[in-house]
Amino acid sequence: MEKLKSLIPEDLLQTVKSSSVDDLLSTSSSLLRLFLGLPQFHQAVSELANPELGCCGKNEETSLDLKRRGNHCFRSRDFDEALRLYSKALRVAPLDAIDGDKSLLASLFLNRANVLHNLGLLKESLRDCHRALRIDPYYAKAWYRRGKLNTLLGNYKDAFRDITVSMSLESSLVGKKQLQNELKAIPDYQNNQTLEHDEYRPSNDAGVDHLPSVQMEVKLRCVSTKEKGRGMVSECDIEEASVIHVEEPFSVVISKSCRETHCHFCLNELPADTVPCPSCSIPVYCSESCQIQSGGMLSTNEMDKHHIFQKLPDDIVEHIKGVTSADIYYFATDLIQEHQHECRGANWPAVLPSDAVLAGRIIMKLINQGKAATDLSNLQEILELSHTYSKMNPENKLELHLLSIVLIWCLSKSSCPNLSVCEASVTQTIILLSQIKVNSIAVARMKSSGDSFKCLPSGNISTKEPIQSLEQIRVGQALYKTGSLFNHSCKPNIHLYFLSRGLIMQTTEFVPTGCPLELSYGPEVGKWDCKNRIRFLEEEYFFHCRCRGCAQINISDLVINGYGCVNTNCTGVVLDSNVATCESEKLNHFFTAPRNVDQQVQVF
Ligand SMILES: C[S@@+](CC[C@H](N)C(=O)[O-])C[C@H]1O[C@@H](n2cnc3c(N)ncnc32)[C@H](O)[C@@H]1O
Repeated sequence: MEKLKSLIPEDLLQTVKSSSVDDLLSTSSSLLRLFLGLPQFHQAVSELANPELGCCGKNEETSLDLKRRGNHCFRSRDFDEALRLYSKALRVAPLDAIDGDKSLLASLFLNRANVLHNLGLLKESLRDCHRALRIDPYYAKAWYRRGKLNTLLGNYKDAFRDITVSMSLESSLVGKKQLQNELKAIPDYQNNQTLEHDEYRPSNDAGVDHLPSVQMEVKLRCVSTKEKGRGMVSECDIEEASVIHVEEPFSVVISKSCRETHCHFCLNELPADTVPCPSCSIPVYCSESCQIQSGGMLSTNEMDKHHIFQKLPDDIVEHIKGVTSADIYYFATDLIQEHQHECRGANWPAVLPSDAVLAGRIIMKLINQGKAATDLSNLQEILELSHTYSKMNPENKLELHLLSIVLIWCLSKSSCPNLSVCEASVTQTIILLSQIKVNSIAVARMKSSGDSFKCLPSGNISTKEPIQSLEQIRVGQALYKTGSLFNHSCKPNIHLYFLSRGLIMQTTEFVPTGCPLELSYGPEVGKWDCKNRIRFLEEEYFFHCRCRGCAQINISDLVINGYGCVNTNCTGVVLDSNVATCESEKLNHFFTAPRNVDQQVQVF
């Protein structure tokens, strides 16, 4: 971006930096005309948009090298390092690469299964055997490993069938004899009633939490006020700790710092047996289900094209189909795969900031749904989100212009040739980016995972646990369409937490009918003084706070930065002059503000 900034003449730079929302068509047009005529611009963006020049695609040579290094670590019993290397190799292995007479991917999954087995991670190891067999149903060693694992896990019926399949694929007599002995070593499975199904077959929603439901009696509506714009209010009395709103995101993107530790779809912590993206080397998922929901279907194997399994008993053939079929992951969904347009190996999704990647996902979702015009001219109408472009600082305005031009260019060149690169699409993207700034929500998780504690991005803990014992991380950024209608209060009466990607809002106190339902965007009375709360909200969200916490005198605002009196019997404090000024401004506003603010009711 710095390189692009340096190409802009000073007068245009100043016009862009001081632009209001009404100037955007003209500033976008001038910048676009300038950049499209500059070879430096074309060079910079082609490095971002061209998959041939990118480093996010698959690479067979790198994968083979990582596999060799993984094998070396495995032999020297450095299982942690072998696990890391095999997972890395899986990420860059092309779907169709062959190593010897086997699919590279299948052999990497089986090698990783061996490592996981040695690390005592049996379920994870079993899942990797499954993955190897889904790619190559004739992989005798994978059936054998699966049988061993099922024996250890007490799934004797499955273990018997796995080793029977392995034996049918084994050509040498010695090998068959050994497998026969393995079969004999499986405890008598026929008497075991609990082994009717394979307990560890992955399910559709592996890793994804189910959202709770909103209490039936809770009713909310959207109202509009002059001071805060739209906001949500209760239409009935709501008890403390009631779930008032649950929502799946319109779009989400993982934080850059969590790309190696959390699932790129559900944002939960990654297990040891990560699932790579089949077409590029960036995302990793906790399960096939998350991978498909994010990036689309996996390729399917052609089951028993050589009729090798024909002679086996029916129940064994059914077992083979059950294990190797990919049907379990395919389910009807109207979800638009939000990674699909990024999945071409081009660099831009890895390089651009999260805000821009999220904007790209929103644009592509609306285009794929057939809602957005190819010049994006109806974007604002569809999204109906508030924005504060005109209040942003000059540097932010310039940044949004550059990001929009680069994003529109990259999307049109790498995945959406219909998208027109013009002043209308750039203007709408600038507005979208400014909407994301004030309306997107940081998705947070407790660092230790387990999700036993939930919290706000600002650090408001939803359980009664002491704050100091918990550490939270921002795992993603999401846009929730209704969630973004909740205004801020420094004295909030609701808090939010997340299950996977889902947002849940809950009251923290009794809320009477007609009362605004407001959460904290960060600052709260008692934790920050009034001056700092106001400054934070102006800098981060570009509004002057008009909440109940800032409209009244709070003892904590007075004492939080005050000095105690030296006399231990005196409860008085000495105030900093800034605090005194802020409090007197607040008093002035309190006395001059109109008593009855008109509320316009909107249908929600
Ligand atoms: C996430 S949106 C909330 C919904 C918004 N009011 C609307 O009409 O779409 C955040 C914006 O609401 C307004 N807002 C939220 N809380 C506010 C508060 N306490 N005081 C003043 N404005 C507030 C600001 O304009 C802020 O940029």
